[in-house]
Amino acid sequence: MENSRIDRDDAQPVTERIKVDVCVIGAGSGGLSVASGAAQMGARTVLIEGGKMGGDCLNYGCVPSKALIAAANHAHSMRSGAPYGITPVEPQVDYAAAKDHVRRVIDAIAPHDSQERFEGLGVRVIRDWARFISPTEVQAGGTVVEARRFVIATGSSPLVPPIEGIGDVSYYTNETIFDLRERPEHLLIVGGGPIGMEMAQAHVRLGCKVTLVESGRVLPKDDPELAALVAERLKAEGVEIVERQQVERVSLEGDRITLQTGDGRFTGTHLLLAVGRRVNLDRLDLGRANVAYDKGVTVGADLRSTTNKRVYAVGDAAGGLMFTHVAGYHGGVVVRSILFGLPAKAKTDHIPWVSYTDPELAQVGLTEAQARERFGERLTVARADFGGNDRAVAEGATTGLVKVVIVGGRPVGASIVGKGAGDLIAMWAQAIANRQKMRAISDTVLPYPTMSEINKRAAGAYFSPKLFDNPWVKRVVGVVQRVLP
Ligand SMILES: Cc1cc2nc3c(=O)[nH]c(=O)nc-3n(C[C@H](O)[C@H](O)[C@H](O)COP(=O)(O)OP(=O)(O)OC[C@H]3O[C@@H](n4cnc5c(N)ncnc54)[C@H](O)[C@@H]3O)c2cc1C
Ligand SMILES: NC(=O)c1ccc[n+]([C@@H]2O[C@H](COP(=O)([O-])OP(=O)(O)OC[C@H]3O[C@@H](n4cnc5c(N)ncnc54)[C@H](O)[C@@H]3O)[C@@H](O)[C@H]2O)c1
Repeated sequence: MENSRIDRDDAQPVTERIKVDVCVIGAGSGGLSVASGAAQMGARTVLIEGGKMGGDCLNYGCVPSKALIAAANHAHSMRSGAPYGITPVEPQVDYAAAKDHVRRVIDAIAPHDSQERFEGLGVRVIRDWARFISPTEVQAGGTVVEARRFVIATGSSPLVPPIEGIGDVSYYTNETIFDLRERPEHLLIVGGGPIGMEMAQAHVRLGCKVTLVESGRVLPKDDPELAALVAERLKAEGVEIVERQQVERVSLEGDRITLQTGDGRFTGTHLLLAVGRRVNLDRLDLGRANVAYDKGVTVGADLRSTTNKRVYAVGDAAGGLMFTHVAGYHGGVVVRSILFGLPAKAKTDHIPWVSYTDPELAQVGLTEAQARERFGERLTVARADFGGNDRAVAEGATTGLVKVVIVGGRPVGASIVGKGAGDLIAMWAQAIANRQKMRAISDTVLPYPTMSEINKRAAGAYFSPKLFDNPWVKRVVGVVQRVLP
């Protein structure tokens, strides 16, 4: 398999040999975290990047997608003012200008990830593709880097599934959709994960017809009850969502693209593939370094290769959760281990994620189903509806739910759907990361009227039956009231 946006270059003659403490391969979220931490703490650090500085998040992922979503949300708010007494208007969407906004956002953030900034931090940056030539050496262009430790931070690329006919149609992925400047009349999306769902809503709000085909259920990694609310909203806005149908064939008829599933045919003008990722390992010649890999580099909880202890993997390349904040978290774990020789392990049970649809969908820790499987009867579920929150009522944002799963008085997972879910999940992420009890949430005084009070209401829902339905509490209160003056 080869990376889709680049061609392998042939081995070049060696013109330079250098020896460093840390060699980081890949300047995306994970690699940049390691390189900046290592260099600023005094390690001789080399950072090798074959593509664009900043990796997927900045150039083809989080940043452009959130910028496009922001443009789409403006269009949506112009159409949806009626309940607030604001006359709805159909916005004139200039799709190319929305893409200019996306470009400006990338350009504004790019200096933070730039070669110049990292060189300023003391990192030697090499702009070429890296491959191992031995267990202790990497070559990039004409430079051979010998390092005490290597960090593979090469990220992932869009998976192009072997669907019949896919080679005969032109399709977009996250690497190309943000450069498309003509507004698709009818966008077909294969895949209902976060990329598919975020892009579906953004495009319908920008005035495109959108059909999304998903082989299972949409947002399959999230709580189904909450994911269903997101799907409902997208459908209400006009996205045609087709679930439990696998795309088996793609064909081109004139300028129309047709997706064929077992049960139907769906025709549109443009096609976006959003069916998952594959890790970028092909260029690395891992066999030469004795580094085992499968879906990612095979690592232990310490993010160290199980077969070559000089080598670590972070971010998407480690083959687990694929998020920018996970890549950054991995970076911190690896820096501790490499620079201070401290035992450091990456955990996953406190990692949050958010799909930036409207309503947003956020998760940290276990979903209800996962918690039930693990803890059975020991599990308590506490819920709070957005409809019971005064601020949500004022904002007209009453569609939403906080669901917390609790074991032994501590939250082990929280799922939130609704306006601002991505920010609301922070309280639960903090509680779970620090093994706090539900009291930590219920005892916190929060400003009125804020959406964050919904979290407190969920904590209240956990304690209420214990207080109000408990005959002992009633008895104690009765006795105290009789004896108090
Ligand atoms: C459309 C989209 C939206 C997303 N939105 C979000 C979001 O909102 N929030 C979130 O947390 N996550 C989001 N993600 C996921 C996030 O982008 C990734 O998890 C994150 O970028 C992973 O960082 P990384 O450092 O592991 O890899 P990357 O950012 O992919 O960086 C890897 C770098 O390594 C380079 N490279 C590869 N091979 C070599 C080699 N042999 N030699 C030299 N360089 C090499 C690549 O060119 C690349 O620059 C999104 C992803 C996509 C696709
Ligand atoms: N907001 C965020 O944090 C965010 C946003 C976008 C992406 N990401 C990251 O990027 C990763 C990749 O996103 P993604 O949405 O491409 O992948 P995904 O793996 O999360 O979802 C892909 C979906 O495509 C479906 N699918 C696969 N083959 C199919 C076929 N032939 N026909 C129909 N459906 C098919 C799968 O069932 C799955 O639901 C995410 O898992 C996440 O880690 C994060």
